[in-house]
Amino acid sequence: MTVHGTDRRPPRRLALLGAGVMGETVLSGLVRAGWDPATIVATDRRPERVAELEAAYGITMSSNVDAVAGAETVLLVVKPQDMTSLLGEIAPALDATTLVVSMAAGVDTATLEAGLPAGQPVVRVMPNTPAQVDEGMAAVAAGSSATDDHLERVRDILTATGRVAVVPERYLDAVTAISGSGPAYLFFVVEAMIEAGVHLGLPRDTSTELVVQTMLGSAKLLRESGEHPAILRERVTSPGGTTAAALRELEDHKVRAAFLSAMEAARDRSRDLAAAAREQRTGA
Ligand SMILES: NC(=O)C1=CN([C@@H]2O[C@H](COP(=O)(O)OP(=O)(O)OC[C@H]3O[C@@H](n4cnc5c(N)ncnc54)[C@H](O)[C@@H]3O)[C@@H](O)[C@H]2O)C=CC1
Ligand SMILES: O=C(O)[C@@H]1CCC=N1
Repeated sequence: MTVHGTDRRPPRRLALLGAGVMGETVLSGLVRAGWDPATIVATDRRPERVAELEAAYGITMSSNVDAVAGAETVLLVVKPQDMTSLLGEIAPALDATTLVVSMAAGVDTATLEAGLPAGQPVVRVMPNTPAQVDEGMAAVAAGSSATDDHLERVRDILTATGRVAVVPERYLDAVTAISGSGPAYLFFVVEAMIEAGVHLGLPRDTSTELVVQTMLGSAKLLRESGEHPAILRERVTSPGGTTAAALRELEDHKVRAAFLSAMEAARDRSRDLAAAAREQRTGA
């Protein structure tokens, strides 16, 4: 650990505000990746959550204002609806050089910057929950005052738990619809297939094992082969066989179109959340 002069604060001091599902996902990933818990401070407005996380990770829990004072990086992991008031609370306590990173769906960097002192570096991130098993997919976009070094710092935090893509901010509503919400669609498909297996007479645990391993194996095959999914699907689909019979039903039920509509709805909801945050900010 490098200690500069009389400053005995450990390096990489990170304040994580909002330690719910996604906040704990990031926190646990950093601890797994070897970050010193002494360099991380977290907050949550639910006292029972504070006690749980202190016990689980050995990190220090604090108030929002105390946590951000002197922090190198502040991660905001509250719901979009809670963002405006949180920004108002922490803005006076931030150092000018502190990097503020938001993981909230929708809320754009212009809105974040408007709630913070002029020139505060801001980065917006859309992560996902497979980061809990170090298979996360996160996309990041820089605000107007963030530098390549700031993006590198965020990448360093996120690569602890998976892959990171730097994207133009205009893509982030679509990213939210695809990879941010994506795990939920896949769990939904898994759930439906397990129930179908039970309907066909399989014991539930057998059906679950078949479906989960099939999902995992198919994802691995896609990644490792680099083949287009249509090619891999064709290889499973024997002429006049069982797969063709099943896929015909999925097409008849317009499952492909339903996926398109679902993701348009998620993208639109992300835009609505952005508009609501802008309105909260301007008091409209
Ligand atoms: N859950 C997910 O899969 C993903 C969530 N996100 C984003 O992450 C953010 C958090 O989502 P979740 O973790 O799912 O929600 P959550 O409800 O589990 O966690 C939010 C936490 O923030 C705390 N909180 C609220 N206001 C606070 C304040 N002023 N100070 C301190 N703590 C406060 C709440 O007590 C709660 O524990 C959201 O903005 C969401 O859009 C992004 C990608 C994926
Ligand atoms: O459902 C949500 O709004 C959040 C953002 C992406 C995943 N969960």
